[in-house]
Amino acid sequence: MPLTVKICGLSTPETLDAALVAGADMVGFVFFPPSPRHVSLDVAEKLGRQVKKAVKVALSVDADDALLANSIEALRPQILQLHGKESVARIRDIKQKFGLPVMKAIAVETAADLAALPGYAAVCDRILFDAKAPKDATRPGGLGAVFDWHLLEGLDLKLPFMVSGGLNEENVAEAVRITRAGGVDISSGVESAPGIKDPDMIRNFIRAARATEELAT
Ligand SMILES: O=C(O)c1ccccc1N[C@@H]1O[C@H](COP(=O)(O)O)[C@@H](O)[C@H]1O
Repeated sequence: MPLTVKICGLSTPETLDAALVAGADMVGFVFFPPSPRHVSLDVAEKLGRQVKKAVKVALSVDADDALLANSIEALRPQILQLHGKESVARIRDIKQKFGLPVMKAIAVETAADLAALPGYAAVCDRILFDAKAPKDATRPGGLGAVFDWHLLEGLDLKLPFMVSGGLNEENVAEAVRITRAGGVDISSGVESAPGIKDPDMIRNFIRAARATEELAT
């Protein structure tokens, strides 16, 4: 089965081009000022116009309506990635107001973190499982932290789901093998420093992810 490969936190035309040419299915743009990958509305608009076929993902963290509206107007994304503590009710509200599909990030550290899943699955279009950030972290994701993929083993989820958190070209096959995820999402693992994407690492990751495709559900 084809694997959905998402490269997140793109912020320059060159690295976006590397991801697109290498065949990324989704490209993510971060609208969260504390992140080293944050893009201004102006940059988002320019990068957004560069994307023809791939799905554009607007990532935000507990964003208010104004930030969502501005980022949507600038980027014209096909899907919203909500990476904060957005409640099920807030997601319903966002979907109704903005008319876009939602991928909700679920922060995973223990099995207890999956308890909220049925509520989110009822309203979201996709789920993204990411490692839970430490309490003192400046952002809830994009930290290169891995979670225990075995927690997702045997997961019976009717929605498409992706895995992220500390992925790289070396561990992506193992992550897909254990979780049977239909997609993978990466940011830090294709960077030479926080926020600095490396075109070679992007290409190598996409190649490694594609090599796992026969494992994906
Ligand atoms: O990339 C960021 O800076 C970011 C900021 C706030 C929330 C999420 C963020 N990124 C997402 O985090 C995961 C894991 O990234 P990594 O590969 O471990 O660095 C990924 O889904 C990114 O989309």
